[in-house]
Amino acid sequence: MSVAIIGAGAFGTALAVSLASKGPVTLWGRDIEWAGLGENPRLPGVALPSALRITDRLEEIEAETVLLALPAQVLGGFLAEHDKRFDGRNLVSCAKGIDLATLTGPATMIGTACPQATVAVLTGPSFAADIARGLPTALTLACADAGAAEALQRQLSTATLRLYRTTDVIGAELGGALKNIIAIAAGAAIGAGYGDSARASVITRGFAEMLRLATALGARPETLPGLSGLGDLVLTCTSEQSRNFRYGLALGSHQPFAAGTTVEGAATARAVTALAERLGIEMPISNLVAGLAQGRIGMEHALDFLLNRPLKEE
Ligand SMILES: NC(=O)C1=CN([C@@H]2O[C@H](COP(=O)(O)OP(=O)(O)OC[C@H]3O[C@@H](n4cnc5c(N)ncnc54)[C@H](OP(=O)(O)O)[C@@H]3O)[C@@H](O)[C@H]2O)C=CC1
Ligand SMILES: O=C(CO)COP(=O)(O)O
Repeated sequence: MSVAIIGAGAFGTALAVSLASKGPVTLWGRDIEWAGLGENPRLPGVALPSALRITDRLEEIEAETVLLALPAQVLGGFLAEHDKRFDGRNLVSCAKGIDLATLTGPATMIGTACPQATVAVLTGPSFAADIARGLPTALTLACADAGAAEALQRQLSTATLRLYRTTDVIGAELGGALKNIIAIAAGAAIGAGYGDSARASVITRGFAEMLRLATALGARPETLPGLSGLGDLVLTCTSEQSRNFRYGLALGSHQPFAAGTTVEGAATARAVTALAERLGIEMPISNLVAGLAQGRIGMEHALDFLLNRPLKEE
C-alpha cells in the first residue's frame, strides 16, 4: 500500500520524513517554494530524504492511504473541495481539534464528506521535531474496522514510531483535541506565576473534563487514560515545545504571541463550550480557555472563575 500526506506543515512533514525510511512517500503542500532547499521552514534543521516526493499538484496523489495533516479548522474547506478525489481510500486524520462550524471532529468530517472511505485517526504524544529526528515515539492508530486498523498500524509504524491500535475512533480523537485546551490553561497558570501545584490541578481537573465530555459523546472511558488522552495531555501541559502551552504562557504573562501559529486549543475550546452547553455538562476549564482566547475574560479574573465555584466532591 502506498502512502501520501496532505499538508506540508510541521506534522505532515515530520510524518513524511519518518515514513520515507520505509519506502516512497508523497507529500502535498499548497505552497512548496521551500522544496528545492531540502528543508521545510516549518520544520527547521531536518533534512528531507530523497525517498520523499513533494508536490503542490493534488492530481499526483494516487496513494491508497492518505494522511490528512491539516489543522482541524481548515479541514472542512479542503474536504468540501476535494471529497470526490479522496473518497474510497484509507483516510487517516492527523488533526487534533473540533471543527467550530459543525462541532464535530475530523473523523466525522472525513466520513461525512467521503462515505466510501476507510476513516482512521493517528494521534498521541508526539512533537513533529521529535518524530522527524527519529526519537522514539508511541502513537495511537484508531479505526472502527479492526482489520483495517491492523493493516494501517503495520503500514504506518516505523523503526522509531511505534503505533498501538484501537477501534475507539471517537475516544482517540477527542483525547487529542481536548488536551490542547487544557495545555493552554496549564500554560496560562505557569505564565501567571501560579506555580507547579496549580498546573497539576489544571492537568488533573482538566482530565476529568476530558473524560466527562468524551464519554458523553460516545468514547470508551478506558481510551482516555491511554496515549491519545492522558499521554498527550501530560506531554503538552509540561513542554514548551507545545504551541498550545506557549500560547497559554503568553496569555498568562500578558506577552504577545506570534500570529499565524497553529493553536488548535483556542477554537476547540469554543466548540467544546457549545457542545457542553448542548449536553448540559460542566466544563469550567474549557469555558475559561474559550473566554480567555476570545478576550471575554481577562487573566485577572481567571482565578475567580475557577475558585469561586461551589465546593464539591472529587
Ligand atoms: N506540530 C506537531 O508537533 C503536531 C501537530 N499535530 C496536529 O497536526 C495538525 C497540523 O499541525 P501542524 O502541521 O503542526 O501545523 P503547521 O502550522 O506547522 O502547518 C499547517 C499546514 O496547514 C497548511 N494549511 C493551512 N490552511 C490550509 C488550507 N486552507 N489548505 C491547504 N493547506 C493549508 C499550511 O500551509 P501554508 O504553509 O501554506 O500556510 C501548513 O502547511 C494540527 O491539528 C496539529 O494539532 C499533531 C501532532 C503533533
Ligand atoms: O499535539 C502535539 C503533541 O502531541 C503538538 O502540540 P502543539 O500543537 O501544542 O504544539
